[in-house]
Amino acid sequence: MLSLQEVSKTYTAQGQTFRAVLPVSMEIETGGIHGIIGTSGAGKSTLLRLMNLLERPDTGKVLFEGRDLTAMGERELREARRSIGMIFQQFNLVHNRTVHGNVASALELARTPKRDRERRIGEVLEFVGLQDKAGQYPARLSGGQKQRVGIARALASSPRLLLCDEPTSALDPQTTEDLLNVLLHINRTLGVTIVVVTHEMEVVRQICTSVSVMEMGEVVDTFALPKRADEGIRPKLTYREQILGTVREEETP
Ligand SMILES: Nc1ncnc2c1ncn2[C@@H]1O[C@H](COP(=O)(O)OP(=O)(O)OP(=O)(O)O)[C@@H](O)[C@H]1O
Repeated sequence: MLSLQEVSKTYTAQGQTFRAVLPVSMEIETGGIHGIIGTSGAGKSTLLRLMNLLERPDTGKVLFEGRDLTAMGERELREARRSIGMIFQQFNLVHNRTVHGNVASALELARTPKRDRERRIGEVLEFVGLQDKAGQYPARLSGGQKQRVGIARALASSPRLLLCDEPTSALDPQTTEDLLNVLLHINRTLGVTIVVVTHEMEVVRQICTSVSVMEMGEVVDTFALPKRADEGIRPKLTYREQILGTVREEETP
């Protein structure tokens, strides 16, 4: 689905150059949830942003469904990007537009015909369970609800790939659990391939089918995760179950 071929990125700031991503090659297979984990500054977010050319690589190629994004002109790239959604740690919502307006803005950017927009906005807001919040402004929403708006916006143009940059880092454990269930639901019911950048091991354990480990700009390990016994959507855990579950895990040598 997505193939990175020797992509690299160097930043220059105040006369200093910094190699954020050394040449990395990676294949993201269709249908899975691929995690990218590593410590702060390892280059995870940069690598993710190279995947949809939010950041242009200095070297290498990015192939999406066999087409070279790095060789495309602006118009062709905009077209291709409709199939690649993205969500962010700080949600990146438009504050002076309502929930409805935020999703609408994605459809405007994607140049979706006006006649199709309302139906699509209704569908995605229902999917993330926010149909009753359509008229609210982001400031009135909780963190979890804001991220759901981010997801609704990313899903609006029916992407086949969803890139997630630390999607749960700004959320409490219970809301994180809810959000991970939403991502699982997107993967399983809509068949959307997901790439998720995180520094949380638990996120990888709970939803990923494969993972790459990054250190100092390099991918140092990539492996598949065994299929979970509970293939369905995870049951919502109570605070008691989460706390006792964690304690037990830590006590086991
Ligand atoms: N626009 C930029 N200009 C200059 N340096 C940058 C820029 N973006 C990232 N960097 C640097 O590149 C390195 C990798 O950053 P990146 O955000 O990709 O790491 P990360 O693994 O996602 O870390 P974190 O988990 O803290 O977000 C860091 O040292 C960072 O300071």
